[in-house]
Amino acid sequence: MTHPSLPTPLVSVRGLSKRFAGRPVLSDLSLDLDRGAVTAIIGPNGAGKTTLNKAILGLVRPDAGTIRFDGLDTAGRIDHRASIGYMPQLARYPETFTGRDVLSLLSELRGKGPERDESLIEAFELERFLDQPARALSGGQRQRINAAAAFLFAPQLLLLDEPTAGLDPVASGILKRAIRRVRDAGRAVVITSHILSELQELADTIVFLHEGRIGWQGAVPALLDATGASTLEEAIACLMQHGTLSGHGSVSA
Ligand SMILES: Nc1ncnc2c1ncn2[C@@H]1O[C@H](COP(=O)(O)OP(=O)(O)OP(=O)(O)O)[C@@H](O)[C@H]1O
Repeated sequence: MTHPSLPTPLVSVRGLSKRFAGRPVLSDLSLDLDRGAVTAIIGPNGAGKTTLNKAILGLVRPDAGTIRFDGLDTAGRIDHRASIGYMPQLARYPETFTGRDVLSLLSELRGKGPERDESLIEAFELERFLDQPARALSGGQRQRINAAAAFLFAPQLLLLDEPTAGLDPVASGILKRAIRRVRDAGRAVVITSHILSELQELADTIVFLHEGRIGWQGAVPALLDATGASTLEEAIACLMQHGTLSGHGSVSA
C-alpha cells in the first residue's frame, strides 16, 4: 500500500555489493523501500538480510553501490541514522542496565526530538519491569523493551530484525498493530523474519534474498500469482528450492 502523494522511495539501494573475507555476501542488490509500505526481507540463514539492514544503517560499509536515504547519498554520513528505529535480532547492553537506563540513554543520544511515540511502553506495560536489570528479565521482556526503543523516536524507517521472536501471542499482536499504524502514517517498515504467516499478514512487498542476490521482489499477490501458491509459506518454499523464479520472467514484479 504505497501513498500516491509520496512517490519517491524513502530508501533507494542501487548496485550494493559487500564481501567479507573475500566472500560475496551481497551482490549487486537494487531495491527501494517505500513510504507507507511494509517490506519483508526473506531468505535462508546466511543470505545477507542482516548485512543489508546494517548497510542501510551505515554499520557496514559497502564495497560498491549507493544507498540513498530521503534522496541523499548516505556514503560517509551517519546523520540519517537518527531517522531509523532499529530493532536488532539480539540487542546487547550491559546486564546491569535496566530498561529505563536503555531508554534514557537513547533519549540522551538523540537529544530533544520533535516527536516521540511512547505507545508501546504503555501497550507492553513496560513500567512493571522497567527498573529491573537486564539479567533479571525474560527474553520476551527484553524484546518488548527493544521494540519500544525502536519505535520511541517516531522514525521515518523502522528496521525490525525478527521482531516477534520470543514474544507471546498477546505481545505479538500489540507489535503487529503498532507496525500497521506506523505504515498507515506513511512511514517505511522493513521486517526480517522467518515467520512467514506473520509476514503474509503484514507485508506489502517481498524481497527474497538468496546467496546475497535478489531472487525475487514484488508485491505479495504477484508472488502468489507467479508461484501458483496460496500462501506465502508455499511461495517461499518454491523460491528456496530454486533460488529464483526463472521461467516466470523477471526477478522483479
Ligand atoms: N562482520 C562479519 N564478518 C565476516 N562475515 C560476516 C560478518 N557479518 C556477516 N558475515 C557473514 O555474511 C553472511 C550473511 O550474514 P547475515 O547475518 O547478513 O545473514 P542473514 O540472512 O541475516 O542470516 P540469518 O537468517 O541466519 O540471520 C554469513 O555467511 C555471515 O557469516
